[in-house]
Amino acid sequence: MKIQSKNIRNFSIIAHIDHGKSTLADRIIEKTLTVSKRDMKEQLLDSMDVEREHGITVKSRTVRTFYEAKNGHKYQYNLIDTPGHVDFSYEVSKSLAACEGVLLIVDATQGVQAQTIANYNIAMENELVIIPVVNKIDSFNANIEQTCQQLIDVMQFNEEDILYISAKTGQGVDKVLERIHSVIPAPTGTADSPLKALVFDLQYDPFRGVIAYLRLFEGTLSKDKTLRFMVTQAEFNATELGVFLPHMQPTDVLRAGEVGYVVTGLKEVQKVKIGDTLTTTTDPSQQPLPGYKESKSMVYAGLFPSDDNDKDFQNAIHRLALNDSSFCYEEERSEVLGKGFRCGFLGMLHLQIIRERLEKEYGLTVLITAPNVTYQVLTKDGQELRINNPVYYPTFDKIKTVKEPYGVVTITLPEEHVGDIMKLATSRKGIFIDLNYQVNQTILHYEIPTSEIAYHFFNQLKSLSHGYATMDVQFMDYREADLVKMDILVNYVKIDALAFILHREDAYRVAADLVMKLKHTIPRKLYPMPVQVVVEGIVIAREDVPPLRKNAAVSGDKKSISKKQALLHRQNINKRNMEHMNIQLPQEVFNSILDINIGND
Ligand SMILES: Nc1nc2c(ncn2[C@@H]2O[C@H](COP(=O)(O)OP(=O)(O)OP(=O)(O)O)[C@@H](O)[C@H]2O)c(=O)[nH]1
Repeated sequence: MKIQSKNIRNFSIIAHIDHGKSTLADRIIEKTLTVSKRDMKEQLLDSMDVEREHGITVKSRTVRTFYEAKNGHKYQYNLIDTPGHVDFSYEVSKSLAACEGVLLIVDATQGVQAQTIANYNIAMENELVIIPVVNKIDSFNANIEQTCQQLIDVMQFNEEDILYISAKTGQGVDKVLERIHSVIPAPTGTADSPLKALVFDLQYDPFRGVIAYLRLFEGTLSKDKTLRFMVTQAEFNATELGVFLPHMQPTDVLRAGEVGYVVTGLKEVQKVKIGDTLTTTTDPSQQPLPGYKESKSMVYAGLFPSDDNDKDFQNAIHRLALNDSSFCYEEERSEVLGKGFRCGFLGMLHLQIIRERLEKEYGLTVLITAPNVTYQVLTKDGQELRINNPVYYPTFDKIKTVKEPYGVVTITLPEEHVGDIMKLATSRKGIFIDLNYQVNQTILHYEIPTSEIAYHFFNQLKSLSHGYATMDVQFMDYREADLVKMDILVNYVKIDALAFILHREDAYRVAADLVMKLKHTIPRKLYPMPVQVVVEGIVIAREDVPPLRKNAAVSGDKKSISKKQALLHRQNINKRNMEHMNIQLPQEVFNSILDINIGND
């Protein structure tokens, strides 16, 4: 069905986590009869296994729907459902570059939260029309007036512009559908200009190669023309074009203003990049679109295959990175774990989701080392190093200064928990910026080292506030800090994959805690194995992993010397130094580092 571009509307649904984006997308799909009643299921767009299991959106999804408005016109609505969790905000910014407007959803039972403000700011930066929508008005706990007042006070909306809905029952959703075409502008651009299409997402299909998700800003896309990605210069002839209904539906042509996909047939994933511009070779566009800012990884960790399927592991990492441009990687080699990748993530949930995707979508089991942030090290001989792997951290005698990243943390919470949360932020070396009271909601700002946020900060925030506090982090700058590298020795052998960096003042406490944990997680051998923590050449903590069975060497039994020697021989005790690389490091060992309480709270 051909719809004139003046009747197209491209918009995203944005909100804090769990405020009802996917449920509203379901209602819109239902009301526009995009999917038959038989095929309709809850959170239809959250189709990945990890999304259904965690009940969260990880990837943005696009759907083309058609809406017959009260004014008698028929509109094409291209809707993008986005994730709400702070770790996936890069997905939100990518989606917004493909839209002219957004629906900003706020849950009336919770009010304005940290991600509501963060997403509102992203929409403002993209100069989009924002429709404020208060959701869950059917709920017993809904506080509609208060939520409305927060929208007015915190984001300066006009009271008369705010819509009230229940995405669950469908109440008020008709008004949202009407508001979309009346306030969100139609896309600009003309179908007869040279093609200019933004690649806002990518997916890999083992049979069809790379599939690019596009928003056409100018021109027309059809199968008969050779196409080119303007940044990577890769050329191809499309094997299929189509739109999302929400399943992929082939079409013959896509025009300026529309959202759709192109099957490239390209098998080398390096030839395609999210944020690139697609054009034709015969009548190319002169300038590519601005694309996206690179995402900034907050935490890094080593990922290693837990068996020998190197090739599968490598392919899986490449394909996952194609689909998730905020996940970055480079090859790494560990003495103990062999070949793997050093990977960057936007946060701890992102790390967990990547691990689960590798397991579920690619059938791989993965070993993940303890995460760390990037440090800027200035050496005494004047070198400036960026260290995202503790293995490459210079020895202390070579270091002049070290800087660590800081973030501005926005926390929203009810007034009664302010004391506890301020204590938590201070214990994580947080520097207080300000505190604002808004209609029954407190907004706190702190500057905190990102290494302190990575380790359990979010969970502790949730538990101290009984689930009410929410947070958002924006990277700020690098600042000098007194940091040390902790080397961990098992049976006198330094285990590179276990090293990590922390504040000097926390070193003794963390080391004592860590050796106790490692004592119980490192698989036992026939002989006792010392576990030591070394900082700047000094052993600051030690525990012994007990032997598997009675140890002849230390046993006080009154056995004859020859019997003792025989036992010693069987237990290979004198061989133990040669065996040093045979130490097994199951995931629990790395989890011991992850589980320790880095902050003193
Ligand atoms: N009572 C009530 N519950 C709702 C309403 N809308 C959504 N919910 C419930 O709120 C929860 C979260 O809804 P989702 O639609 O998954 O929220 P989301 O914003 O897409 O979540 P993320 O994508 O993970 O950020 C689900 O249990 C929904 O059933 C509503 O209008 N009323």
